Amino acid sequence: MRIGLTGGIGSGKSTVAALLVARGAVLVDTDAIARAIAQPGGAAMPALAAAFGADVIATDGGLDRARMREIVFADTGAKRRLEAILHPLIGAICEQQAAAAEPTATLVFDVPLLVESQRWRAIVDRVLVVDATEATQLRRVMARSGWSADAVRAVMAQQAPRNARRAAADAVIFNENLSLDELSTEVDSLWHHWGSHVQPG
Ligand SMILES: CC(C)(COP(=O)(O)OP(=O)(O)OC[C@H]1O[C@@H](n2cnc3c(N)ncnc32)[C@H](O)[C@@H]1O)[C@@H](O)C(=O)NCCC(=O)NCCS
Ligand SMILES: Nc1ncnc2c1ncn2[C@@H]1O[C@H](COP(=O)(O)OP(=O)(O)OP(=O)(O)O)[C@@H](O)[C@H]1O
Repeated sequence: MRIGLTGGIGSGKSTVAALLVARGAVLVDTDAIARAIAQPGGAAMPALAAAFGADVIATDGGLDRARMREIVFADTGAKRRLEAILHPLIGAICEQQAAAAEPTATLVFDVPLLVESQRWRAIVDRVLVVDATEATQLRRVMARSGWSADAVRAVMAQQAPRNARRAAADAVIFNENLSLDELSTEVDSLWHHWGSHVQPG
């Protein structure tokens, strides 16, 4: 089974992904792939340098992520140019990672933009949305990443609204006022519910 895991920034996708992996799922993490291809020598670096210039290249030759974030979340055209470079590369690596997994594995694709992209909806069997209020998203990302409130808001403004994401969901985990233990219990019940429908390959 292929689960598409999505949610707004700071909703708790990575935390839920880790809980699913602890139960035996195989994770394909698009944020991690995006980071890997924009490291020094990464597959995306020549195209990023050509499209955005030296301004976005860090001293080690990798992508200056904070600079790129400032640029793309203030300019929709720049965001589209970045995505046009990264998404085909990310998609190809996702396919390689999925093909390398055991045929019977439950694959979890952690995709922040799943609802925004027609392509992803067709690739997964189920959509799992991790939801949280905007206030909680803001608080978590500021605490986790040290970003300003404006920086988090700029990203949230470019993502699908919560109701659009929930409307696309086969299941929603409302990760609000939940301890990590309670979140783990939610993931358990979903894992058993969906697991009982999995056909052995
Ligand atoms: C803009 C970049 C350089 C900022 O890097 P930074 O390390 O500061 O943030 P990070 O990658 O950890 O992303 C944090 C969160 O921002 C959100 N986000 C990232 N890219 C996008 C995007 N294109 N549109 C909307 N939200 C996004 C996601 O919720 C993500 O989890 C980076 O996010 C990036 O390369 N984005 C483009 C790739 C992409 O679209 N990734 C989404 C997976 S398909
Ligand atoms: N139920 C919870 N209780 C306490 N902290 C939580 C809970 N869920 C998530 N967090 C914390 O909130 C922060 C954001 O969670 P996480 O990184 O899983 O979100 P994300 O959706 O993957 O974010 P991003 O879109 O930025 O990748 C992390 O520091 C995480 O440990």
